[in-house]
Amino acid sequence: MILEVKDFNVTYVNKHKRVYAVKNVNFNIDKGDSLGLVGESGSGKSTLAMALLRLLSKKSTEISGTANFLGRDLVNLSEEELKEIRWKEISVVFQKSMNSLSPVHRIRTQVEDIYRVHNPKAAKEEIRDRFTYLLKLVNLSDRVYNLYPHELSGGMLQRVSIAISLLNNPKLLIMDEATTALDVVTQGQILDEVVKMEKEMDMTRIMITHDMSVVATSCNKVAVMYAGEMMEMGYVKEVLKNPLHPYTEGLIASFPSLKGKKEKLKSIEGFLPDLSKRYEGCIFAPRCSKVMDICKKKPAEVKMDNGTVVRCHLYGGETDEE
Ligand SMILES: Nc1ncnc2c1ncn2[C@@H]1O[C@H](COP(=O)(O)OP(=O)(O)OP(=O)(O)O)[C@@H](O)[C@H]1O
Repeated sequence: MILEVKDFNVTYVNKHKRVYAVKNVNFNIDKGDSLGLVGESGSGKSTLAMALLRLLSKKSTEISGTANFLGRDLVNLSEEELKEIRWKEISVVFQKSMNSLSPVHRIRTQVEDIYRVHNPKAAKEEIRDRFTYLLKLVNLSDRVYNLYPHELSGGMLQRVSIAISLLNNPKLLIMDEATTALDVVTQGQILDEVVKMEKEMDMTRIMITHDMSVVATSCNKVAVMYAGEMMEMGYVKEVLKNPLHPYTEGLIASFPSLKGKKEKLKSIEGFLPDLSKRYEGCIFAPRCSKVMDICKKKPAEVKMDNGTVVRCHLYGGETDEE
């Protein structure tokens, strides 16, 4: 196991209110897994990833629980220890990562700086060779190495950011909508290459996305979040074929057919609840078409025979009152 997250909570705190953005989340990722993290906008996916990477401001967030990454609890690591881990062991690409490239330095200079954080004595040629390989992977010509960011398009820069995230062979790569803004062909190519490469390098990936087809084609596991809670997690081939939670079912139905058939999209009635309030019972109950009396009590996680873990009274299990 590479990452084991237990009882994980993230709360944004400001003068006027508290926002419970991630609540009691549990999940494990094995080495080599590619986990798609899905859920509608505002369900807490980015907050979860940012909190695991400790990129949220300490002043305005409270984090509790544990996140054991290869024997170290990410929640309690010092800044120094985190620096050791970032880029080299855990790397992240956001949708807007390209904006963090410096406009006044050539790509080459920035790549050299990042590479040398963990390999201070690396020669220029070694770095160039490694990066040229990565540029090819994201479908860019090696001439990009000597250019300035303003000489590239947004999509090209985002591909440079993805290549940079792979520079130090991270053990865990987190992609937060990293390919969303790219055209479908480029996105497909990059994901194919990343999948191939992670097999070679034994890399593990968490992929935050709105796009179920991305999960279907590039992940082996999927975790479904709703209003800060993990509703269902399991193998992609099980969950997409046989979703257990009514929310997962709704989410899958609201995507265009994965086979490309044009069907009218269904949407899930209702809205995400206000996360600054605490709720009793199942958080999805007010929108659920299968709601029952018992849903006034919080469902516990139920582990099914096919490996899926689901939080729903339809599958029995105890209640999990806080
Ligand atoms: N700095 C903040 N202060 C207070 N609340 C916040 C802050 N950032 C995010 N939130 C709230 O936390 C919740 C989870 O947001 P988050 O961005 O993690 O969701 P998401 O699932 O990643 O959404 P999206 O898919 O739109 O990126 C939302 O209700 C959001 O309004």
